[in-house]
Amino acid sequence: SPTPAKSTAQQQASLSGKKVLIAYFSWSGNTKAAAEKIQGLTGGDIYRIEAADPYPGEYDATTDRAKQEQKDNARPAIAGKADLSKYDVIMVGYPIWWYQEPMIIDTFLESGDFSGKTIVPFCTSGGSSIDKSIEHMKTVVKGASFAQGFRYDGNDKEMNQWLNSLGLLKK
Ligand SMILES: Cc1cc2nc3c(=O)[nH]c(=O)nc-3n(C[C@H](O)[C@H](O)[C@H](O)COP(=O)(O)O)c2cc1C
Repeated sequence: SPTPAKSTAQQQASLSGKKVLIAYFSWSGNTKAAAEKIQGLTGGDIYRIEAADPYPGEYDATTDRAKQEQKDNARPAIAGKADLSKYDVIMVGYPIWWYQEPMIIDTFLESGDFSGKTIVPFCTSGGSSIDKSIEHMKTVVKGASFAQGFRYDGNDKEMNQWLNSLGLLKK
């Protein structure tokens, strides 16, 4: 007889006790705040992804650059490099830019060895969902599995429930 599919709960319980890195990019601070809350709740390590050529301070100039980078399928360089080797779970946080992840997130996903690791996406946005970004990131990163993603809109209770469902709340 066929093996029953694992329940969502069984799959998600597997992240409990794993070593967690929270890697995030943030232009105006919202995703930074979300990442810091997640750090407090999970006890993971935190790493800020920063552009080697920083984005402008002005909104219009930043949206123009972001749009062009997406059109070009660019991989903007990252300042520095994270050591992913000691982590099993990489939480990847970003603002939604033009309906998907900023291209620098794709640079990050191509800059290290994610094989055998679990990526847990989270975002902030003005209203756009996280779904399109996750579909796109799955085409970029090789050999990793993706856990349930989350869009943080200021609802701490939902954030708590999401982390709890993944087994990531610190004991
Ligand atoms: C370049 C750019 C593009 C954006 N595109 C979108 C978008 O497509 N959909 C959306 O809901 N919000 C969009 N926003 C709003 C941001 O996703 C939102 O303000 C987010 O919380 C910013 O996160 P941060 O403070 O970590 O940079 C955009 C903002 C910028 C600067």
